[in-house]
Amino acid sequence: MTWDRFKSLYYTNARLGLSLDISRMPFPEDFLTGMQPKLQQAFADMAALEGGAIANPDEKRMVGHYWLRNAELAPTPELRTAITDTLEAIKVFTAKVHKGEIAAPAGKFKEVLVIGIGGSALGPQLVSHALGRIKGNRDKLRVSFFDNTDPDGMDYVLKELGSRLKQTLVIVISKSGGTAETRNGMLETQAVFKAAGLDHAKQFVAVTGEGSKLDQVAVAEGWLARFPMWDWVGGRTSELCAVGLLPAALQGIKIDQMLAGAAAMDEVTRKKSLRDNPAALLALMWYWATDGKGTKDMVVLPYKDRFLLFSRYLQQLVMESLGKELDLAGNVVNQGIAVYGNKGSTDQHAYVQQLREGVNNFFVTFIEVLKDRVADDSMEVEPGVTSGDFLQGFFLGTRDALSEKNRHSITITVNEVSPRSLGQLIALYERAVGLYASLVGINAYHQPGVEAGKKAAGSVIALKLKIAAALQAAQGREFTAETLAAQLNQPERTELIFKVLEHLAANPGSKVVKTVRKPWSDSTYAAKI
Ligand SMILES: O=P(O)(O)OC[C@H]1O[C@H](O)[C@H](O)[C@@H](O)[C@@H]1O
Repeated sequence: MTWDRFKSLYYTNARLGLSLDISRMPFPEDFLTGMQPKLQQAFADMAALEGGAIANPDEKRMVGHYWLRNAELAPTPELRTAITDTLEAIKVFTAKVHKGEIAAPAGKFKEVLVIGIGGSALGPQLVSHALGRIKGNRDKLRVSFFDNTDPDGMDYVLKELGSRLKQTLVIVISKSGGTAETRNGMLETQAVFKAAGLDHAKQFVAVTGEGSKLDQVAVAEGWLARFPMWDWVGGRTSELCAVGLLPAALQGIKIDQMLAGAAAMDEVTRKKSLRDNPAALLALMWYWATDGKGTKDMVVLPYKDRFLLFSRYLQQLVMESLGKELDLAGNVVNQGIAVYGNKGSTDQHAYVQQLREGVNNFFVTFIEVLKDRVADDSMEVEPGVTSGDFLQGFFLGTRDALSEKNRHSITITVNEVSPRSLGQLIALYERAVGLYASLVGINAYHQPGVEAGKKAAGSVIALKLKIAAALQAAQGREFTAETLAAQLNQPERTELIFKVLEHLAANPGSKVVKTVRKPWSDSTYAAKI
């Protein structure tokens, strides 16, 4: 790890306020040049994508997230207008909410509840956490989230909102408009509004594809507003369309600066010369570290509390984009790179032990933020030393400790946490993921593997209904999982039936009672009558 190697490989861009250090990835000298042909092809694929090609062939869709921060790039005037009009509509709506010109019947909106999942929650959550109360400013509205169909999770958030529910703006976000978890969160919230005597339509907003199920509900019920989500923006790259911009703007975050940061990064990551393109450098490092096959995991360690959710956000962006069974030619490749991490130095007191001494199946990406806090000065926690000095000390120390043990790392340094720097980081990783996908020949923009679990869940729900009906019809007769499976003529699903029965018996509302017997598999279940 010589200074010379560092000097020769360090990428730094004063205009962006961002640097990238790949010197602790000990790739051989000829690696970068050897990758040039593949990289140039990746650039060509990227240029075609930005030009409006069908870059997502399976779904026959364009991939347009780069247009969101520079509408001029969109391939048709209609798309350009859609982007600029939506941005304007978000700003107008937000300004009116802030002024109280758009308000709940009970008064000014004070809270925002975002209901969404996956790409319709992770970006908004990252941004809300990273940029809330920034520079000491108070948020204009407080934002909370439903990002699951966990009833207790919803109760927790609703309890927090308490009587402020009457001044809560609810944003239901779903690109497809048919995601079950989001629909359930919406229905539960509507029920709570109803119970409180509130008209939900006056406080609900939808962000969804035009004509989707959610859109139809919003239209039929006359919701307060609707914002579009387009088929050419993927869920995991939707932070900079209405999905992410609307909640962020309402919170009081400067969305123009996020967009400007992303646009500036986009410009840089379009450069065809590798040394001037941090996304290309990143993608090549992933390729080298993982043999282009995902053989090592990506540990993302930001040394900044506000970036805590970045690794969670990247988990979807990287793993849903790159985790693919087939390549573009249809060969089975089982690609992907696993991503995990929280933040330093906190993680040093958790799993860094294994990183240093355990199985060497990862590479780390450190994210360093130079500016410690809003105030210029910090108190000294030891003579001449601040808490921020310690944060940097732990980062540099851990990095060295890992290097010593042949654990490789990349470091990204930004000047500060700001809408601009976060916009840049999002754009940097979006581009790196796209380039990497080309390097390994896969479609980064579909997610065929997600459907199997959804379908299976649907069949479990259908089974649950059959089980409940069978118990009811039997009027209190006791069944074991096995006898019920026989009764339903589905012996091959006995395990599933057992799991559903256990869940029913644990929830008194289902009116199923369990009698514990020995062995446990002789326990019985019956409808309570
Ligand atoms: O926005 P939605 O259509 O509700 O989708 C939410 C999420 O669910 C899906 O299962 C996809 O795998 C994700 O890419 C998506 O972000």
